[in-house]
Parts: sequence; structure tokens; C-alpha cells
Amino acid sequence: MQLIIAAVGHKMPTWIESGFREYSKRMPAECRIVLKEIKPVERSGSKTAQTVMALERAKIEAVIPKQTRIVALDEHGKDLTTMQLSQLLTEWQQEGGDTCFVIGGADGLDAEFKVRATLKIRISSLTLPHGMVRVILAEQLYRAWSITQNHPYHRV
Ligand SMILES: C[S@@+](CC[C@H](N)C(=O)[O-])C[C@H]1O[C@@H](n2cnc3c(N)ncnc32)[C@H](O)[C@@H]1O
Repeated sequence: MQLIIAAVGHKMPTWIESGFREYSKRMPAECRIVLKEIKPVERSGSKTAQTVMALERAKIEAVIPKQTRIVALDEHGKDLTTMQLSQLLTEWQQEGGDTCFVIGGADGLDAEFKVRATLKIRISSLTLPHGMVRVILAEQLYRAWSITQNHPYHRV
């Protein structure tokens, strides 16, 4: 299974890139993290936030392969424990197919896109900068995978 992270935002600061790489490189080939960066839509006075999110949604959908389960990252999404995330990883591996985690841009994710997602999850109830979300998500995916392997990285 591939764990695709479709993230609006590019040209991230070096500390975000190296933080993300630090965790994504630890994942094994059978559970690889693949980052797909999406260039944000240019903001201008004539575009509302809704228009921007709809345009970004089209760009997001263009990078998600068909038959992929979609997990939207949203501060109003479901709270998951790391153990629950690791159980989900196991279920997804048994079901087969890839999983795409989607991180929105400065205005967030299009409302209809979120309704259609297989699952909406939050990392915390705080609003986080989108670059930081990809780093925390990569760390949590590594942690969740390490639990499935009884690897000592995660201590209860
Ligand atoms: C700066 S936030 C956008 C905030 C926007 N007001 C909204 O309602 O989503 C950019 C993206 O980061 C992700 N994000 C921010 N905080 C999050 C959190 N606590 N949990 C999960 N995802 C979060 C979401 O994907 C969001 O679309």
C-alpha cells in the first residue's frame, strides 16, 4: 500500500522538508509515503476563498489515483488515537489499495470534497500551519506502522 500525502503548498522551508524526510524515509517499501505537492492557487481580490478552495480541489483530485481511499485532514475531523491509526493501517493493508491523506492550503479544503472523503481526521483541535501538518502526519504514520511491527519506537 502507498500512503499518498496530497498537500497544497510548495516551496516549504528547509526545516519542514527535512522534518518530513526524516520520518517518510523510515517507512518500508510496502508502506511507502509518497508526497504530492500542489501549487496553491494565486490569491487575488476577485477570488473568494470558496473559489480558491474549489480551484485547489480540482488540482488535488487530479493527483489522486482512482480507487484510492481519501482521508481529509481537517481540524473539525475525527480524533484518532495513534493506536486507532495503527489499526486502520492494518485494515487498509488487508483491504488493499492505496490511501491518500489530503492537506488543504491557507483557506482549507473545499466543503464538498470533505463530505466525499472516506474519513476526516484531525491532529489536534488547534489550527496548524499546513507545512507542519505534513511533518506531524508523517511522524504519526511512522509511529502507527512501528506499532504494527512491534518496533520499540512507540512506548506505551
Ligand atoms: C492553515 S489550515 C486551513 C485553515 C482553514 N481555516 C480551515 O478551516 O481548514 C491548512 C490545512 O492544514 C490542515 N490542518 C490544519 N490544522 C489541522 C488540524 N488540527 N488537524 C488536521 N488538519 C489540520 C487542514 O488540511 C487545513 O486545510
